Amino acid sequence: MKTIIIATKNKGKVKEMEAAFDGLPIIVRALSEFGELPSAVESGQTFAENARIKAAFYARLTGMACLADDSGLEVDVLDKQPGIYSARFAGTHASDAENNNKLLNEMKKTGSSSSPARYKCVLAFFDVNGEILQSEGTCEGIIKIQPRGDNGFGYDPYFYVCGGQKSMAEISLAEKNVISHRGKAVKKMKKLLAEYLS
Ligand SMILES: O=P(O)(O)OP(=O)(O)OP(=O)(O)OC[C@H]1O[C@@H](n2cnc3c(O)ncnc32)[C@H](O)[C@@H]1O
Ligand SMILES: [Mg+2]
Repeated sequence: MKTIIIATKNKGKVKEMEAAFDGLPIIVRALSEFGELPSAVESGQTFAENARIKAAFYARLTGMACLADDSGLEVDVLDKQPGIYSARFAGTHASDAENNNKLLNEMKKTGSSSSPARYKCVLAFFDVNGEILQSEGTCEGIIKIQPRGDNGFGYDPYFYVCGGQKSMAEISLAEKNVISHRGKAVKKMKKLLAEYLS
């Protein structure tokens, strides 16, 4: 059995990924088990760069194989913002509520009450021997300025799927994992890890 750390400080991501590798010869551990660790500096220009930076950073800190996620929201009427800055849209340590307020204000400035948008996710696995595996996923949707639902995290109450019928915060965790950017990236990563560990 190989131990892999889900190397994220985002509890929402942990919840979505903790059962993802069931069936593989893997023991999944959370970064929070290692106490208060410093945060990786997300200095990359792409989701992929930042995912690799985080995976390598936490693998070095813990001495164990790490799987990191870098993800975000691209809104077409906002010229694909907030993108890689999704977690810090309203400032360095912004909360989900502050980022959502900023999203609403920026949408209002454009005069649009909705816009095509997508979530993107890149997963990077970094083993202590230097092996890197990477996968990605995209989920198309619509940003609407009326929030709905309490599930999920981040921008989910404003991100509508199912042809605009339901927000990502109105569907269950299991349903989100089937259609989400992260769910798709996880499915691909599971295949890569199965091959790598065979
Ligand atoms: O870097 P780590 O520690 O993994 O945690 P983080 O929250 O800072 O993660 P990112 O740097 O990858 O920023 C991603 C942001 O994009 C948004 N986001 C990503 N996936 C999302 C999802 O499934 N639902 C809602 N918002 C999401 C949300 O605001 C996240 O904070
Ligand atoms: Mg981050």
